[in-house]
Amino acid sequence: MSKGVQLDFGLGDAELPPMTYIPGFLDQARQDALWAEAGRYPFESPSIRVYGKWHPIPRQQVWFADPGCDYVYSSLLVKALPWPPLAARLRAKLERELGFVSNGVLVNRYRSGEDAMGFHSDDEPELVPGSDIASITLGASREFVLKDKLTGRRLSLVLNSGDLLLMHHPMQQHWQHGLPRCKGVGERLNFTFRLLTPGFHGTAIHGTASGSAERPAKLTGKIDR
Ligand SMILES: O=C(O)CCC(=O)C(=O)O
Ligand SMILES: [Fe+2]
Repeated sequence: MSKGVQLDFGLGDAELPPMTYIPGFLDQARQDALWAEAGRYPFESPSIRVYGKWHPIPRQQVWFADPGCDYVYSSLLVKALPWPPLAARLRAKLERELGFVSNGVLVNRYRSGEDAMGFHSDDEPELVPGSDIASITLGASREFVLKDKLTGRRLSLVLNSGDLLLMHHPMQQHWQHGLPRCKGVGERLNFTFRLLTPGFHGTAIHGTASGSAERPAKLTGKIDR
């Protein structure tokens, strides 16, 4: 089983976000195979409304999950698509080796350093309360920045290809995270495995009805990620 690496930000344990960092969790062969599979994923850049104007999100994404695990993310209702084989194998590896249980994975594709993700917490109501999130990176190395919600203090670490970062409960309550723009870097993929309450948004039907639909108006316009 892989071991976590102690992150040293020069802070006491009590001040650190609850995370486990496992560099090199995926070997090169697994990274290459997953990268090739992701070349066939139906990525989309849905538009979200920010202060009344529509903008495509500055990256691409796709959501694979068990039936009934639709997800409202970045103010969009994203239907669960069936798991591709290697993404499913990675989910099983997380469960087998770390006891980490999930029923969906959000894959983000950052085409270049111009693509990014704004500060946010992954605290949507359909996530099972108290559950953790497992993040796996492929491709370009990028800075992952954490911001303490109370003090605004920032910490950052570089996530490299093959790395695993477990974000433990209650990290999302106290910290935001984001991926700033970064000039001159190549493509990066990030897989975040999550545990949702099945049926939270009604019954999902797998099939051609994939992609995104706008979520109810009261939640649009506040989210810049
Ligand atoms: O790309 C990353 O490393 C972060 C992704 C993320 O925060 C998310 O999908 O919620
Ligand atoms: Fe996130």
